[in-house]
Formats: sequence, C-alpha cells, structure tokens
Amino acid sequence: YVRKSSRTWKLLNKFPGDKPLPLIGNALQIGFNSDETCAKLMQMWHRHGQQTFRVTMGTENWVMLCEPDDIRIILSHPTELSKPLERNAAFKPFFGNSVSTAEGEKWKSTRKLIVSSFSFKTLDQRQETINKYCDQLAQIFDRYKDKKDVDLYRYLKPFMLDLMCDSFMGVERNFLQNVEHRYFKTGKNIIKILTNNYFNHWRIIESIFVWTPMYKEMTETIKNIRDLSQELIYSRKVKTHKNSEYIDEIEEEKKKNAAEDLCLLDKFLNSKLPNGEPVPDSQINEEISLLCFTAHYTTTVTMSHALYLMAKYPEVQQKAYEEQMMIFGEDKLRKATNDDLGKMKYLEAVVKETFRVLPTVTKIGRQLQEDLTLSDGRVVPAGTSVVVFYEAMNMNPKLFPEPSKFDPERFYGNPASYIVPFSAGPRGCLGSGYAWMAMKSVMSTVLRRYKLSVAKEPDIAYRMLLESDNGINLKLSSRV
Ligand code: HEM
Repeated sequence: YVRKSSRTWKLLNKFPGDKPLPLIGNALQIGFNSDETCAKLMQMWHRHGQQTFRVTMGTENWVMLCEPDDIRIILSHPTELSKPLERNAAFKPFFGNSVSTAEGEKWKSTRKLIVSSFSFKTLDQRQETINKYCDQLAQIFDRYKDKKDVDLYRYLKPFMLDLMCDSFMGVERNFLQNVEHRYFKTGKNIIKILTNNYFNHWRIIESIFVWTPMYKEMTETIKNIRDLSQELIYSRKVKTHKNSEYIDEIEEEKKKNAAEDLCLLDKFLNSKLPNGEPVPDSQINEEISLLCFTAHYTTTVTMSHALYLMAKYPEVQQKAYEEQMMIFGEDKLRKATNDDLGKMKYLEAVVKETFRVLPTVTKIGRQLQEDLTLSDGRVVPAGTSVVVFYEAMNMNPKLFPEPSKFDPERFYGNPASYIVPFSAGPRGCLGSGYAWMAMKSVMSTVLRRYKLSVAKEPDIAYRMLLESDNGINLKLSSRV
C-alpha cells in the first residue's frame, strides 16, 4: 500500500512493467541465475511492447531506457553523472573508487589527468607501438595458419594488455610471450563475478557473503589484478627514479611533447592529493587496475567478435578484404599508418554492426539525483536507476529493420547511427579513439594475411560485458 500510494510509484507506474512483490520486487520474473538475467529482461521488453519499461530489483527501481531520444537525454545530461548503487557495489571490490565509479571533484580531477593521454596528437604517436605488437601477433598466428584452430581471446587479451602496459604505463611486460600468466586465468572469471555482484543483492550482506566459496574466488581474483598493478607501479618507479639514462630519455620525451606527456602512469605518480600530499600507491593501484582490465577486455572481445562475424559471413569478409587491398595494394605486409586506418570505412561499419548484434557493454546506468523528464514528457522520479538497455535498443526493428540480420551496410556511408557503444557525453569512454586504432590495426593485420573460417561456434554469455565462454575459435588459411 505504501509503495502504491507514493509519488515515486505513481510516476513509475506510467511505464509498463510486471507487478513487483513486497521486498523482492520482480525477483521471481528475473530469476536468480545472473547469467539468465539479460535474457529475462529481453523477454520483459518483448512482453511490454518493445518500449521503455520498469523493473523493481529488491527495493531498487530501474527504468530500462530503450529509445534513442531518451538515451541521448541521460547521456548528455550535465549533472546526472552518478552510477547506479548496485553497479558501484559490484565494481568497488575490484577497482575501488577509481575514475569509472568516483563522483564530484575526485572524478573530475582523475578524468582530467587521464584525458590528455588520449588526445589526437598523442594517439598518432602510439601507432608505432601498436604496429610493434601487431608484428608479434602475426608471428604467433603464422604458427596456426593452415594447421590448427586458434582461440583469438587467448592471444588478443595479452596483446591488448601489452599495449596498455607499454603505451600508457611505460613498462614492457611481454604478455604475448607468456599467455598462461595467472592474470588471464583468473581474469576470465571477473565479468562473471561482477555480474553476479550486480544482480545478486544478497552479496551486499557481507556477513553472509564472506563465508561462501564465491567470496574466496573473488578475493583471489582481485589479488591477481592488484598484484600486476603494483608490479607496474614498482617497475615504473625503478625506471624513472633509479636509472638516470631513463630520466634523460623521459626529459627528452617531455620536451618533445610539451604538455602531452605520453606516460599516464607517470602522471598518476606525480599527482598530489588536495592537501598537497602525493597520491598513495593504493589509490594509483585502483586506477591502473581499472584501466588495464577494462581496456584490454572490452577491446579484445569486440575485435574477436568482429573477426568471428567476418568468418561466419564470407561475403562481408571478402568486402573487408577488398578494402584492405585497395589501401595496401601489392604491399600486403606494410605496417598500417594512421592515414590507412582512417580509410577503413567498411571495416568500421563491420565493427559498428558487431557492436549492434553483440554489444560489448550490455548496459550502463545512472542513479538519478533529481526527477528526469523524458522525450515524451513522462517523468522518472529522483532515486531511480535509469539503465541504457543496449540489447533492446539494438534489436528494435523500428530502428534497425530485420534486426537479426548481420548487415554492415546499415552503417556504411551512413554516419548517423543510433548505436552508442562507448556511451557519450561527460562520462563517455575516454579510450574510444585508442580502441578504434588498436582494433583496426589488428583486424587489418589479420585480414591481409589470412582467410578466416569458423572452427567452433562461440558460447555467448550476456553479462555486464558480453563474452564467449569457450573463446572465439577460428581457422586461418594463408593469403600471402
Ligand atoms: C571496444 C572497447 C571499449 C568499449 C566498448 C568501451 C565502452 C565504455 C563504456 C560504455 C563506458 C561507460 C561510460 C558510461 O557509464 O557512460 C566506458 C568508460 C570508460 N572507458 Fe571505455 N570502452 C572501451 C575501451 C576503452 C579503452 C581502450 C580505454 C582506455 C585505454 C577505456 C577507458 C575508459 C574510461 C577511463 C572510462 C570511464 C570514464 C568516466 O567514468 O568518466 N575504454 N567505456
């Protein structure tokens, strides 16, 4: 009765949705297996007429936004920047109060510190490092060509982590030569644990959770991620403070790049707290752990899925290959320049269509501080979580006719698009430009050298990030 008569409920009731039960809300409809939650939410979307709908998770109310105009309103909002409570509770054990969770001054200053490492001028200089690791990747893939299947995740995760360490942390780690490293073994469970944390509210009750095997698994996983960050911090400190040769090198580099220092980790190490004290290593560790993990994971799964879809649809692969041949001509093995990447318009359309059918980030959200008016005049009350429900928007036949068809032509030569895979606005992704560079460079390297076919269908799981539980297994046949 209290719920029904409240102002909040009267406003929420303007959105279609299943009737929530006291205390548990819509838990019965959502189920208790978080791997099935996304599918259950999609069923709700269909059941309620493929439009924005409401869900109650325990005592929390969510409005699942599926209309592009409303998604634009929330993502471009200048002050509604807080992430949902359950999302932050899920992320904090892993990444503390780092940039993607922080709010207010802490968030602003960290974002400002990171952002200059991603300026266009800086990105240009990073292509050389990307090419260095693309060469190593091709040497590894050559061992598989015309012989056995290769799981792309197995090599693209270390590839991306090498790039993150070398390009942004100033430390060469050579994970591509050590793909069995424990970071990847435990790292593959992280998205599952985060998703369980997000949807299984009982985990917030620490006095119960700490006694479960899931808690032990989570703490071991966190330790592995944090250990790597600590190692990077230590290595960089040794390099910069103990080795005068490096100091000279860095000073030289700084002069060359003026305000745009290339090494993001140095910026963290040299930054100060509001009271003038140096930022403690534990806080830097949270930022490095977040950046290294999320950046390598999102980029890996996206490019692996795009390559898988090209293997599955040979006519798409052929068109992407022809585009590569137009750009590189006879010199098939030339290193890609930034100019070349800019010309890969069809490949770009393939990745956008991949984002649509297999959205890497499946949901993002904001916890409303004030009432929010949507494009049709309905008001979402303060305190509600508004969730950008990518899977539903991307499958809406009004926006994308024949939505289950994989058709990159939708995006080819058509810059206007409803998909926002990197989010947008004040809290949008800081690494999108870099991710595009890395993805296009890898896909260009692969497409020019090998003809791809599917070796095993992936076992796709819709979690906070979409991933395949059995990797992405392809056959590579020689093209050169
Ligand atoms: C295909 C790859 C990637 C995808 C799909 C992706 C997507 C996203 C999304 C959806 C957000 C959430 C924004 C929000 O809640 O509104 C985000 C945030 C962020 N991303 Fe990415 N990302 C990718 C790669 C990267 C890379 C390579 C980096 C860094 C090198 C990066 C750094 C960040 C940071 C720092 C934030 C937090 C921004 C903030 O809260 O202010 N991302 N990304």
